Amino acid sequence: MSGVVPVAVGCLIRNGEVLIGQRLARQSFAGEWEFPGGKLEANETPIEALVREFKEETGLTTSDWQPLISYPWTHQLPNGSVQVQLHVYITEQASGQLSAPEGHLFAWCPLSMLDQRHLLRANKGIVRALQLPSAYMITGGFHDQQDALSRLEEALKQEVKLVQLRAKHLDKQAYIALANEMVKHCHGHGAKLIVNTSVAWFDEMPAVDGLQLASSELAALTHRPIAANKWLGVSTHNAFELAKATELEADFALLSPVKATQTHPDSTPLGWAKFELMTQALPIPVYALGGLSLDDLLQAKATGAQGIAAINGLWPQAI
Ligand SMILES: Nc1nc2c([nH]c(=O)n2[C@@H]2O[C@H](COP(=O)(O)OP(=O)(O)OP(=O)(O)O)[C@@H](O)[C@H]2O)c(=O)[nH]1
Repeated sequence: MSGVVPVAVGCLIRNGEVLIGQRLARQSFAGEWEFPGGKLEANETPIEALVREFKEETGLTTSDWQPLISYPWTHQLPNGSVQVQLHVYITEQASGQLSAPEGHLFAWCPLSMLDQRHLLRANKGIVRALQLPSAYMITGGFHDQQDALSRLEEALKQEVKLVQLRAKHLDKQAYIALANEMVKHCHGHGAKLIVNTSVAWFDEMPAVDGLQLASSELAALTHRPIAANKWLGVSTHNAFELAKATELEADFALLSPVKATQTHPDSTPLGWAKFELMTQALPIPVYALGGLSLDDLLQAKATGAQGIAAINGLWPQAI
């Protein structure tokens, strides 16, 4: 087959769990798990295809589908390769009784357990897009450890669910001590802590949830530097670094600066059009960063971003 095959993929959420189905014996990748959906028929939009596929595969009538992520993927099959464009949507709206007219096995899977299921490899970007929140807070200025923890608590009370500890002025001992305290607060609120440090320090903070890799560290790496059960975020500023993030099997990327920002006054802002162009073919979620706040969230999502990342826009200024 030649050309790119457009595919609609649907994530139906119910009580924090997503519906997954097992691929049939007659299909490629038989036995692996996926989200219901399928190839678009002639003249169908992705949403029309989803409504039809859900009815056919699950018996459910679905509505209110919202875009989650979209990316190309090349599947290697015994008789050659197939390139698909995955148009992924999410909804909580379904009526009717779950059934299996085509013989699929279905399961409701908590989002945090998706990594334990044998899902199609192509679906890792979908899984991360489901698990990651729409706001990623990066720590800004603080006076001492107690002040940092007070500001963090304030942010966690405002429902921040993903935190990056960025504290370039701290030495190794002080940084690790703060990270070890912060992670307890984050976990107490159901949030995750990502550390912005060198790879060398990462192993000394076993409780933290992931590593944010600086763009300056990318050139030296040829493979993913941390275990698969931790999240790897990669900071990028151009197409080359974004491609490197994919090569390193990052879980998500940051692309900056989208707007002018006080923290990096000499950088030229990309703007939303360029952000969209640079990220649309990436198989991982990308946060927009640089001069942004929650007021920019709708614009970010409309541009295909996972959401916004921010220091000034999210880190509490004074307690
Ligand atoms: N339904 C669905 N398809 C997916 C997902 N992820 C993903 O890469 N795909 C790919 O998108 C295509 C969907 O095609 P389909 O469901 O209409 O047909 P199929 O799997 O029987 O086709 P195939 O066996 O020829 O691959 C397949 O190539 C499938 O591997 C997913 O989560 N759900």
